[in-house]
Amino acid sequence: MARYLSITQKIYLLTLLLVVITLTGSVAFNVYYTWKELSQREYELTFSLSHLLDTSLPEKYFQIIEHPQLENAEKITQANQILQPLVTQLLQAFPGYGAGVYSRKLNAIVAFGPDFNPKGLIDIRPNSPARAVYSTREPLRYDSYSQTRQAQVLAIIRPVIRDQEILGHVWSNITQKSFNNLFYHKIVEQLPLFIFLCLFAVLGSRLITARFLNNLRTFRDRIQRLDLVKNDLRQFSPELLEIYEEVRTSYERLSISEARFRDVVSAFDEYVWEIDLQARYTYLSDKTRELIGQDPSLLVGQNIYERIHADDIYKVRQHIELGISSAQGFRDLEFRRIRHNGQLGWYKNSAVAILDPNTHQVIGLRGATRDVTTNKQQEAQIHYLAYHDALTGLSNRNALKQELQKLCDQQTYNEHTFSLLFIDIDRFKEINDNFGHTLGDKVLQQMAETMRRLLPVNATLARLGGDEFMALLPKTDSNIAEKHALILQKAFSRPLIIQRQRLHISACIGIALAPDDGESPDTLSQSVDTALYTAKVQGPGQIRFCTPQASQSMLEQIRLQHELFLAVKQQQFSLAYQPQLITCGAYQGQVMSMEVLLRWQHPELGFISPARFIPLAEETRLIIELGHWVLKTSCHQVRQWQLEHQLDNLRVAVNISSVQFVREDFVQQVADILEETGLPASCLELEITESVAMEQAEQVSLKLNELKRMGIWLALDDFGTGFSSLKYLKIFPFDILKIDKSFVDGIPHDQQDTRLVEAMIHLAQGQNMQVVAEGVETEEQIKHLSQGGCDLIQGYYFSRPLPPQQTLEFLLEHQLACKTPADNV
Ligand SMILES: Nc1nc2c(ncn2[C@@H]2O[C@@H]3COP(=O)(O)O[C@H]4[C@@H](O)[C@H](n5cnc6c(=O)[nH]c(N)nc65)O[C@@H]4COP(=O)(O)O[C@H]3[C@H]2O)c(=O)[nH]1
Repeated sequence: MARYLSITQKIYLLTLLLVVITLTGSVAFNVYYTWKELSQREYELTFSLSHLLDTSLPEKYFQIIEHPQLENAEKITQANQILQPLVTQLLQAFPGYGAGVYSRKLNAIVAFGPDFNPKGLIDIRPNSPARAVYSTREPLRYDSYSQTRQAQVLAIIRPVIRDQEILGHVWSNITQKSFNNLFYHKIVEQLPLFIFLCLFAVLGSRLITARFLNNLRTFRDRIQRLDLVKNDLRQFSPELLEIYEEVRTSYERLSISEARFRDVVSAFDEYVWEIDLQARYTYLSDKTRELIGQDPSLLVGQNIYERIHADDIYKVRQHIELGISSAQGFRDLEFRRIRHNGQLGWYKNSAVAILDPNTHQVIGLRGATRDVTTNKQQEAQIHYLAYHDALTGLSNRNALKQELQKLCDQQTYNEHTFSLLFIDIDRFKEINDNFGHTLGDKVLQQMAETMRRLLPVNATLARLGGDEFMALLPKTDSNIAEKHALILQKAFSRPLIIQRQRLHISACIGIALAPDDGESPDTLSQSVDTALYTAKVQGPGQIRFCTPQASQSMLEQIRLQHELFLAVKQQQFSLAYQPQLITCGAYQGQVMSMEVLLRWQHPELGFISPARFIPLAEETRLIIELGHWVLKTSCHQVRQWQLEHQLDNLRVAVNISSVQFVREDFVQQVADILEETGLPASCLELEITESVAMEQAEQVSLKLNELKRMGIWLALDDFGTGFSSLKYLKIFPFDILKIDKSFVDGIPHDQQDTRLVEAMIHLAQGQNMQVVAEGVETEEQIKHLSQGGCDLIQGYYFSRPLPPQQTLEFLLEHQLACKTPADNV
């Protein structure tokens, strides 16, 4: 219980106890002393009384006793008559006392009081202790039973000695009861004094205690203020001085340590807090104001869970409870807290348990909290960047991969299927290169927005890079997947108007379904690749599922790629030449030039069209080697014919792929070949498609100008099929414009094509360029083209591409026109 009392209560109780002990002691002592004093007084009185009685015994008494003639009985009667009044008188002066006279000679008590009874004149008992006085001759004191008073008495027995003879004895006594009464009255008389003393002691102790406590309080206050000087302490005590010195030293140490702690706390980016077992703040450092925008003193007493984001409360509660129960605290607990200004902040917390120094029980937690909002935002930003495409804001390849993996893992195929749509914009490269990357980006953004708007909300739409998009549609079968693809296709068919340009964009879509086309991300990706590939092969704006046939053609493609490598190694290629004839004028019908075309005769697969393998060769960059071979072989061949058959001005047109052209050493390669083969530059024509021209216009321009300076003819191939043919005519130094077969095909029945071709010829003439129409198959076409002013005709009508020997024969049959780039037709 003592543990539950305050120090003040303890001091009160102790003082009271001391008072009670003191009082009890003093009362006991007083009682004892009173009793002792009383018994001494009674002894003295009794002694005096017996002495008085002894000395008062008259001479006559002794005469009676010694009277020779008197009978003993008569002696007793007469002695009594003499002594009894004496005894009675004496006892009246000493109320409460008894006294008596015993004659030894008469062997009788001859007088006694206070209650004399004549019948009581009796012998003294043989065993009475009073008889002892005869042998000691001294007064005796004893406490015994009195024969005469029939009670317990305190008595003095005194021998009556006359002439050395012991004649008997006298006694005086007081009954025990009378003594007790006297004692009792004495005590009662002292009672007011006792009470007074008690009150005085209690009040005194109360005053002393109060003064002591007051001093203690003053001492404490002054210790707290540490403004005591040694002189002050004299009024307390040396012990207190010692305590004070210790306290002051400790306090100074504590102050230094606290200042250090405060400095550390304010130097770090954390605010420090303490909570009790009910998770209420008991302390918060000043930094709290800065980090959560609230006055720390207002937070003390508040529950830590207040203002924590609802989603995080459970986690925080778990950490705090476990931290307390395990006495281990916790580390790196992150939660969101609503700041005073209403904004949400992220905070990272670590805490240790606070132990009671005496019981070593956990009484709370002490922790530090750091504002990690910026880190979290950066993390979120990094996460966003890691999983989103910066241009369109759609998911990126990583995010799609994860989502695909998730769906594959969750898949219960009997219940759900999902589909993958692979969307690839047709001829996006041309748009991009033609109108610039800014517009290209806008196209991608608008297409992305269209898809995001049209696809279901649970779909994951990602941009994989470039113009490739992929959509993951959960819980869709083939019908639904196709429906979504058609919706997208329809939306794409509407022209896009960007930067005042009206663009007709289409996209191919490949579809793969899980689990039919694959059960893992890899197999599904392969399937949807195949589906898209099949769609692409079919032409722009196509939608295709992944079918066994599609897979087959993909496989074929892969095999072809392999075969192409072998073919280059084993030199399975040859060249064919297709003549270009003059349409009008003096040289009409004569060969002006020849386009060299690559031929691949596979030992098993037979003839493989360049339209099939050239894109593959470009993809694998084998075209660099192949193209070099074509250029060198054809230059060599033509130079041979020139020398052997005086075909001095025979010109050869070589197709140049963009992969070849962009190489830094391309111009040098051409120069080397010309030098090696001896073919004059004026007998070489390089056919370059728009796609070549579109790459880095400045460098292209530099290269073209250099080639042109060398005297090489430059032809813009497939004119009209791209987006910006016209622009290229203006900015690049082309000598020849080749009208694509797709326009020639329409002559003369398709009015639009016919007009377009006429316009192209007109345009080329305006630029002082030769015009070559390719793919000419009919006389009607020739008629129209020659009437329109087309300079050269190439096509089956005159000749298919021919192997070298037949080409030579054709050349020798048709007279060769002698022209140079300088004097154009
Ligand atoms: N139906 C029809 N076709 C006609 C007619 N006249 C010519 N052709 C075909 O049209 C193509 C003309 O070549 P291109 O436009 O440069 O188109 C070429 C060219 O872009 C590319 N190519 C061919 N050889 C090479 C080469 O050595 N290097 C590069 N980079 N590409 C080449 O392959 C494409 C296809 O070449 P080919 O299959 O040889 O097809 C040739 C030729 O055989 C006609 O009246 N009717």
